[in-house]
Amino acid sequence: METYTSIPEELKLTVLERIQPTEPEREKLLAIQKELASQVKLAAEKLGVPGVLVKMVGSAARGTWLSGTHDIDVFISFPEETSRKELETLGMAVAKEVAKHAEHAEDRHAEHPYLNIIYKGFDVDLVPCFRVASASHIKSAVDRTPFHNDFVKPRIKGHEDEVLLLKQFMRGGGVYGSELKTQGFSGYLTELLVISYGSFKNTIYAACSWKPGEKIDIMQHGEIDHEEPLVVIDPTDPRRNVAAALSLDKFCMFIDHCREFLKSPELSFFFPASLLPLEDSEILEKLESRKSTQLAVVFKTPDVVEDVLFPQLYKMEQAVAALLKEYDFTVIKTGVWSGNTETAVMMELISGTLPNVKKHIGPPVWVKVHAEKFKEKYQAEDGVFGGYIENGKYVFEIRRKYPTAKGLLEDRLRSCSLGKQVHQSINESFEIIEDAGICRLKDPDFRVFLRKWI
Ligand SMILES: Nc1ccn([C@@H]2O[C@H](COP(=O)(O)OP(=O)(O)OP(=O)(O)O)[C@@H](O)[C@H]2O)c(=O)n1
Ligand SMILES: [Mg+2]
Repeated sequence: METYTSIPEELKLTVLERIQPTEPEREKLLAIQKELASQVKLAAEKLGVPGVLVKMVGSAARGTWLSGTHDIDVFISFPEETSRKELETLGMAVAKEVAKHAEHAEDRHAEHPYLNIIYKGFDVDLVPCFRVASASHIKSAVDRTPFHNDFVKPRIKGHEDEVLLLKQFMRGGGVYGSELKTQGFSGYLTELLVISYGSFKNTIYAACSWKPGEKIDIMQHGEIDHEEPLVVIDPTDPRRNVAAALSLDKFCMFIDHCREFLKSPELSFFFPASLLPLEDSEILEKLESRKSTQLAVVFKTPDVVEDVLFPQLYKMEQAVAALLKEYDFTVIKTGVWSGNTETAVMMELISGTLPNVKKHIGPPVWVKVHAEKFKEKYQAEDGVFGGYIENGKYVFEIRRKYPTAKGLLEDRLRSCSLGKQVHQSINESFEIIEDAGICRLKDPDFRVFLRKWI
């Protein structure tokens, strides 16, 4: 058994002081939730929509929100027999009626449409859903959420602080958030970990020994096949893995964060010092010392939500790496950064240039027909440097088509398999910048990204 330092009570208190919602904050949030609930009821009455019930869900309804975050999830539920079409039209009509009292409203789309509004400074999701009998009978993915609430709320009562600590600790480790950009831990998952292990501390201790394939099945629903690194069977729906969105790297980053924290439990694991943007001179110095090649494909940020954009960027990252590899470039790593106006897919290569000569190995000389054809073809080719026999095979030193990675990308990037909006943006225009050229990107957020990159 490995021994770890214990977590000082004082440290937990210091963290909690900063993340626990204050009493006035709680009262305000509660008041706004009540107000929204009556707005929904009034709207339904006004529009003559029967059978509508309102339910507050998410961390705001469970007392597990981090102080300062202002989001409220309002579920507007309709009887199960409502048709999907009706749910969408009536649900959105009710939501839009409520939005008349809001500062701002925006249509959003998950599996079906919902409305995001800013109401008295709070970020509110108004989500229409079906009122089904159980979470295993859902008609739409969001129908589970009210069941999550019913499961978590009574079990987390009195342990809310443990959830707050864990959420903040995950934030500090860069692993909190189940959006496709982060692929980390969701709020609900954090709550289930605390319910399962009993506390923040126990979760940290347990995670130090996690391995991919770790299973947590609070209600003992029994074995169900899931491939993901962490499998947390949803207590309200045995078919679902609550940790399905968690990537292997975020799973491992969390394990690492826990182990390091227990070696020296400090505040910085919850609140890491913010990284300063790199200055031009620092960039140049680092590039000089690395002696690799930096390439950035820069293009206009497509106007889509992050959950649509990031999967496309991750796909592009893969496609670009495969293309470079196919043409003999050695990729050290790839990454993506996206800002409000510009997006960059980054690559670090061992070298961005290759010699003009490329060794092309043909068939063994004794495979007569193939060998003769091969020889004829390459002998006649323009720019061939020479030919010889090596290990019984014809070898020709031919001219490399793309001696620079930049040239390769300029020529071939558009024909890579890319997601729709990224492809559109790339087709409009893109730029490839190299090495010191990345100093052209001034966005402070990019400069912070660079600090980890180089
Ligand atoms: N990938 C997701 C996202 C959300 N939900 C459900 O929708 C609720 C609200 O989602 P969200 O606001 O993202 O999470 P919170 O639990 O409220 O956590 P946070 O404190 O980060 O807002 C969650 O509690 C959960 O029941 C879910 O099941 N799966
Ligand atoms: Mg929330």
